[in-house]
Amino acid sequence: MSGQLDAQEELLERFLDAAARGDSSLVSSLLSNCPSLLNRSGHNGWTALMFSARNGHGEVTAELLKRGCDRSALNRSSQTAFDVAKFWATLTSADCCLVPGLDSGSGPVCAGASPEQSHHQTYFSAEPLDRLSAKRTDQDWIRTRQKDPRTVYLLFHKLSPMIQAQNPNQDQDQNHTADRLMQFTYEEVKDLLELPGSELVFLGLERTHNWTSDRTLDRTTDQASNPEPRSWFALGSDLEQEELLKRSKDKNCSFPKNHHRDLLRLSQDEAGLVAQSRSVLAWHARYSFCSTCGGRSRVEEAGHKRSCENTTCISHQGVHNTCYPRVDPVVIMLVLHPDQSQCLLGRKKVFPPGMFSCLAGFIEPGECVEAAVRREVQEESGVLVGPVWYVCSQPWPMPSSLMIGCLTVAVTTEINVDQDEIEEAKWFTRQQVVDSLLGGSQAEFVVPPRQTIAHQLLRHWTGLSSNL
Ligand SMILES: NC(=O)C1=CN([C@@H]2O[C@H](COP(=O)(O)OP(=O)(O)OC[C@H]3O[C@@H](n4cnc5c(N)ncnc54)[C@H](OP(=O)(O)O)[C@@H]3O)[C@@H](O)[C@H]2O)C=CC1
Ligand SMILES: [Mg+2]
Ligand SMILES: [Mg+2]
Ligand SMILES: [Mg+2]
Ligand SMILES: [Zn+2]
Repeated sequence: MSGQLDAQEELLERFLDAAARGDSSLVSSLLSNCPSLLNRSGHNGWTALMFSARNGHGEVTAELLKRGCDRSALNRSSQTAFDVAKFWATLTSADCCLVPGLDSGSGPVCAGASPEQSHHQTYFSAEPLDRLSAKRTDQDWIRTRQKDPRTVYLLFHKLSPMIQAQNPNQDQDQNHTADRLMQFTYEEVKDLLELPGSELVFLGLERTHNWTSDRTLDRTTDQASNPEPRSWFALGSDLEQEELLKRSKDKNCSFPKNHHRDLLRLSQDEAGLVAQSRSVLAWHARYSFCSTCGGRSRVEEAGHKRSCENTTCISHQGVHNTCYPRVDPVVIMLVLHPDQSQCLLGRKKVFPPGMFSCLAGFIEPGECVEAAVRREVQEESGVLVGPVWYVCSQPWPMPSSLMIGCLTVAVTTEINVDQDEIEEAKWFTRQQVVDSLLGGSQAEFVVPPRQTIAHQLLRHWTGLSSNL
């Protein structure tokens, strides 16, 4: 028995060694004889993909991915193969597909993106459509697109998109188990377009590469006769929910109520569409009158502008930011201890039990990102910070924040919490963060969901650490 075990361990060692050396023919033949080697790990939880990525062997990496190996596997330092490649700067263009959660080669998110772009792809930030902002003023073109039978309408009720729920017990990392946005045609919604209280927003045109929604096949067969890509619109209606739900033949449809939870269950592409739609529709709902003179305003530019109907209003002169949808910048920062082995996290009263997250706050007028980071950290925790580095950003459509994710290093360590905003703030060790990211039952705290930029900042920090 032990001889058999030794033989298996020896085989695993040969396999991992072949991946580390970039011997793609040996990797292939070992896998053909023993497919179960694919996701097995050796010392410190390192898989073949991690070894291959560590040494920049694009051919082996491609072979392992082709055979469906797990890109999101973590080693004992909580690093994916992508983190490892990033740390050792061995990332090649072939490694774009190492990014966990991306559908290799098929989705707009991955296709054509450089590793650097993919690296910081946050939930809600996918851009599956070409927004074509220059076309928004071309009313004839927009009207033609509206009536095109292939045009897709997403239906919103009180800023909630109609979705088709999938089995919540299934693994949400897989695109095919994500909740789906319901898609409607012009014929199915044209009566709503005429009703007062409806808002229509042109979202854009599909890009020419693959679209990962359930209508992919329709579109492919369609394309020979219809070379122009399909247009997408968001339609907000204030009719009763039941009235709108009747339009769907699918019984499983609903308008989610808990946006902070339910809107995190979409695919990357659909989350990007919701971010754009929801922010613009929320602006229409809250800014229906001119905020300069209080007069009536008129929707223009295919739902992307509101102009005051009062011709003498000063909002018609000079540069005015009242006519366009607003975006509120927010800094969110992972504060590192001066010895860089711990980080500072806080919890708000409204967080689920045990959850701690990065500190965050709205940027104030006349303030730069660095100053906002220093001020918010000091206000909320009493800690003073020095240098600030930008990491990545995330649109957060609740209703229209832009989260600007940063790392910063503290120059003081004593915590003095502002109880109005934060219930508790604590220093956590890197190991505690790794344990929480791994989701073990012994974890000291609960990390925010992987769709949040707070989660990504924590993962970024553990990936940067040199425990490799
Ligand atoms: N994606 C992610 O990972 C995370 C996202 N966030 C989001 O970041 C945003 C900001 O974080 P938060 O800690 O609340 O910010 P702050 O620390 O700045 O505190 C928010 C409070 O400041 C006041 N305030 C000041 N300026 C504004 C403004 N322009 N818009 C709204 N309120 C303002 C409000 O007070 P009052 O209500 O009394 O008027 C508000 O409750 C939130 O929308 C939150 O949802 C936060 C953490 C993680
Ligand atoms: Mg604050
Ligand atoms: Mg805050
Ligand atoms: Mg604030
Ligand atoms: Zn006005």
